[in-house]
Parts: sequence; C-alpha cells; structure tokens
Amino acid sequence: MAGNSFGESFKVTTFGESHGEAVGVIIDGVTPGVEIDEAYIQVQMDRRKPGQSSVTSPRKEYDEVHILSGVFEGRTTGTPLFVVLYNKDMRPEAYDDIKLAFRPGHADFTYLHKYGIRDHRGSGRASGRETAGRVAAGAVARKLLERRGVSVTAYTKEIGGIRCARYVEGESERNAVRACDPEAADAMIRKIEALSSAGDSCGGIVECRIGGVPAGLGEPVFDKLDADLAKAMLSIGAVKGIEFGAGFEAARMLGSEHNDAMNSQGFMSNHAGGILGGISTGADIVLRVAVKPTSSISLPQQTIRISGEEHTIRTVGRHDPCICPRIVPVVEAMACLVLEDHLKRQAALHA
Ligand SMILES: Cc1cc2nc3c(=O)[nH]c(=O)nc-3n(C[C@H](O)[C@H](O)[C@H](O)COP(=O)(O)O)c2cc1C
Ligand SMILES: C=C(O[C@@H]1CC(C(=O)O)=C[C@@H](OP(=O)(O)O)[C@H]1O)C(=O)O
Repeated sequence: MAGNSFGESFKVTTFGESHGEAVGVIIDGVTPGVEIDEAYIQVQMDRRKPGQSSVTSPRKEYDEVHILSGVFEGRTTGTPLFVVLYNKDMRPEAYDDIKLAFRPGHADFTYLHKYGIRDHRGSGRASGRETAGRVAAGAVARKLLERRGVSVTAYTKEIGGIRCARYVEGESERNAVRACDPEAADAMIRKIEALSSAGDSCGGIVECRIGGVPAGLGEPVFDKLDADLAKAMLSIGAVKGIEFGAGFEAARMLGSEHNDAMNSQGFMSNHAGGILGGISTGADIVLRVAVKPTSSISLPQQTIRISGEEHTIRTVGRHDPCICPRIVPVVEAMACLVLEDHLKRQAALHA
C-alpha cells in the first residue's frame, strides 16, 4: 500500500501537491442516494482555506469544489466520489532558496531520504494543503453522520500557552480562531500576531467533541475506535500527541477517581472520553491533540544544504504563524471519516 489512503469501509485517497495543479480526494464506500452537492462541501472548505485572517497564511486559495464523479442529479450514486480543488495562488519561485537546503522541523530532509527526489515547491505533498482533500471527504462523511444524529465539533483549547478558562456552549469564532472561551480567543490572536511579527511561531491544543455516537462502535482488538482516531489525528501534519477523556492526567488519578460510575441514567462522569475497550460507550467522545509550532519561521536557524555544507536559513514563503486555527476543521474531518467508517463496519456486522 502506497500510504495515500485511509479507512476501510469508507475509504479516502488524497492526491496533489501544494504548488502543483490541484489537490483533492477520491472517496469509496459512499452510501448511495444521499443528497449532496458542491455547496454543502464548500461550507467546510471555506472554514479550512488559507488567506482569511491576520493569523493564518496569507496565501489566497478559494478551494472551489468540483465534483467530477459519484454524484448524479444532486444525489450520491455509491460509485467513487471524486473531488478536485484547483490550486490558484502558487508561487513556487518563492522557494528557490530552500531548493538546496533543509528547513529545520519540516519534512524536507525526510522526504528526500524516502523518495530520493526533492519537490521544493512550497512543502509539496507534505504541505498542510494536502488536508484540503481530507476536509472535502470529511464533509461527505459529516452529511452521512448527520442523518444518524452524530455531531463533531473541534475548537482551540490552548494557543501559545493561553488556555481557555471555561467552556462556553456553542462556538466563538474571531478572526478564524474558534475557541470555547471568547476572551481567550482574543488573547490567542494577540499572541499569534506578536509572535508572527517577531518572525516566530507557536503551537497549542485542539479539542474535539463527538456527540450522538451509539454504544458499540469500534473493533475490540487492533482497529479500536480510539486507536483509529489516534491514527487519523496523528496523520495530520504538525500533530504530535493525542489524549482521550482524562488523558495523561489519568496517570495521576486513583482507580476510585478515574472509574466512571454508572447509575440508571448512564455514566456519571466521562474520564474514559467515551471509549472503553476500544468500543464507544455512548457518552461523548472527547479527544485533544497537541499541535507543534510551525516550523517555517523567518528567524535565522542553523541547518545544512543537501551537499552537507552548514548553512543559516530564514524561511520565506507564506506560512501559518500558528497551525491550531487551521487544523480545527481538519480534526473534525478526520473524526468524521473514522466515525463513518466504523458505523459502516458495525452495520456490516449486524447485516
Ligand atoms: C492545515 C495545516 C497548515 C499548515 N501550515 C504550515 C505552514 O504554513 N508552514 C509550515 O511550515 N508548516 C505548516 N504545517 C505543518 C506542516 O505541514 C508539517 O509540520 C510538516 O509536514 C511536518 O510534519 P510533522 O509535524 O508531521 O513532522 C501545516 C499543517 C497543517 C495540517
Ligand atoms: C496552502 C495552504 O497552507 C500552506 C501550508 C504549508 C505547509 O508547509 O504545511 C505552507 C504554506 O504553503 P506553501 O506550501 O505555499 O508553502 C501554507 O500556506 C493550505 O492549507 O491550503
């Protein structure tokens, strides 16, 4: 397997490079007869696209959705659904400087070692731009999930050390930062703007809540629901860690504290984060991902050229000073893909 596909019963394959002709996705396993059109997918694309705020990459992409197959007269046909998003604002010449040197923290060094070929046009296939195809596929999965009452919402919990102090139901979106605490969102924006002006970057934590999931989803051994969600999240560039429910804090709790007691109404707490034994409990699935600071910064950094010669690099190009605001719709999309895949697997088990 060449590693460009994800999922089993609902399978997605992304394609494209950041400064190539297009990016996009092919989705196999879509339920036939479901109403879907370009406008529905566009809503999610508009949340992900760059160039929308002072705290994201200024690259101006419209990510206009073109469905080339799999939809007829506004309904899915059940055949492979092919979505293309043409790249519009490419400036590969801006990367001539990094043609012969590796950016610290990015995938330049490892891609060259894997493929033996350097596509130095921006970040090529390693670019966050690849996630546009995932978000298009996630929109299709979301449509299927909505029919079953499953909801998926992510937001920034922490950026550059600034944490959301409270959880406000519903979303607060300012300048493309969706946080669960409006005051924290303002402070996060100020922090990103200050770091960006200084030529630096920061990371953070994005939380995702999945509601309406029936108990019983997930395979008991290898393809556990939490294992598949973890793989999905860690497959997003810049995601360095994941935790569910109480997460790493569980390591400091007692059994009597961590166990989710039950009464006739159900679970009385949710330290498990909605998954036990790899299978959904019916409670909300709650996960958090750690996002690293953007590697492409304009401060000088020590590196080497492809020749091995030592070199000081200042990364040029249009970059996100913090990836968290950009990653929120990607986290949601990957969660939708995993949930739809496991719902289909569960339906097959009981068919
Ligand atoms: C939506 C999104 C946007 C990103 N934007 C940038 C960016 O502007 N500049 C950059 O250097 N990295 C950016 N990244 C991260 C790189 O793609 C990623 O760090 C790189 O491929 C190495 O990934 P790793 O963290 O998996 O090692 C972005 C990632 C995502 C998912
Ligand atoms: C273009 C997008 O974000 C890009 C993600 C990215 C990276 O290194 O990940 C680097 C920048 O682009 P380029 O490949 O031109 O250097 C960002 O603008 C996008 O998300 O659509």
